[in-house]
Amino acid sequence: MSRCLVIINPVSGGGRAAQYALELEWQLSNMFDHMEVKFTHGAGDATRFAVEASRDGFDAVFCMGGDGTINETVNGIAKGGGKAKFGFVPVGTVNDMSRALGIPLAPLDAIRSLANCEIRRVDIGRCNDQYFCNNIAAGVIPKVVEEVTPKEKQLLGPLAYFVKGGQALFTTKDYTFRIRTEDHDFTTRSPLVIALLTNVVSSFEKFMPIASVDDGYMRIIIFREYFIMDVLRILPLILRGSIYTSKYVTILKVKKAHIELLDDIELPTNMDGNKGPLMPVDMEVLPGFLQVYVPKSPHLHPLSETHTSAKATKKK
Ligand SMILES: Nc1ncnc2c1ncn2[C@@H]1O[C@H](COP(=O)(O)OP(=O)(O)OP(=O)(O)O)[C@@H](O)[C@H]1O
Repeated sequence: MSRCLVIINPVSGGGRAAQYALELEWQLSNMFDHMEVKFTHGAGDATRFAVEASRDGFDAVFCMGGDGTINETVNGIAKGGGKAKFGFVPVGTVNDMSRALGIPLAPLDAIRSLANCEIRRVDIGRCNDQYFCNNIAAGVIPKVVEEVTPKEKQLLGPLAYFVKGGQALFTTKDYTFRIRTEDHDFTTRSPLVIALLTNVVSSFEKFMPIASVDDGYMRIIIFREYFIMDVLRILPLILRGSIYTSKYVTILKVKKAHIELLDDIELPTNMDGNKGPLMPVDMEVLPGFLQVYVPKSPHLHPLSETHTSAKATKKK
């Protein structure tokens, strides 16, 4: 008997999730013999629910929420042994994972796409004792982005992050990082360091066009120290998809990295849009760890090489 758990964050995306719950339940009832639905009440619930379901042998865990809920659910699947397959419906503000995986951004379309889906094996990353699907970022921008309020998100959508991030760029400062990877060990000053598994950051789908969710690598992106006027040059490069070849960043393509902060301050990281671990961080890619339901023939990045594996579990 196939079983799935559905985790719904009722506050994601300004509370939009509840209105799609019935549609999602109906869709999943066509795919699984048994389904349970759980609503989160606060931070940590999605992880706890997903751990319990994974350990209990559920075939799949779905969630409906933003990138924060996705991160929590994936943490639960990984901590619960990693066998349960993962599916999600994006109702957040930014929805980087939908963009990276070609899952429709409109919740109803994402739900309906489950009728014609397949399983794709996707890399995730381990960072200290947690897991991430998209990125870990350290610097001024991640710090202020965390301060975006639900009200601002509701009013401005992804623009809320953009406005806060923009403000941060004008007050930005550099930190001293020591970065160690398989091939490097150096100290550098930078306002922003990002460890990225996919092509997307903060809804910029062309941020790292050479990366894909299943290439087995993460990119460490180290922004160089810049003058305030450089901001006006950096933004068009990000929008055009050519920041990664510009003089403003150093990119390391790695499987493991250890990053520590040499300044005598506490610098929190941001992990998939949630508050992440404090520095130092020890990271590694877990290639193909997560089995994700994605639409058949998704809009893959043209440079992506692989995307398919087993068929989705269907009720017989
Ligand atoms: N019932 C709840 N009430 C308040 N917060 C909750 C509840 N359930 C979960 N949370 C917290 O909500 C946080 C944000 O969720 P999520 O990122 O999924 O949505 P979002 O903030 O709307 O989207 P985005 O990250 O794209 O802006 C999560 O970190 C989670 O811990």
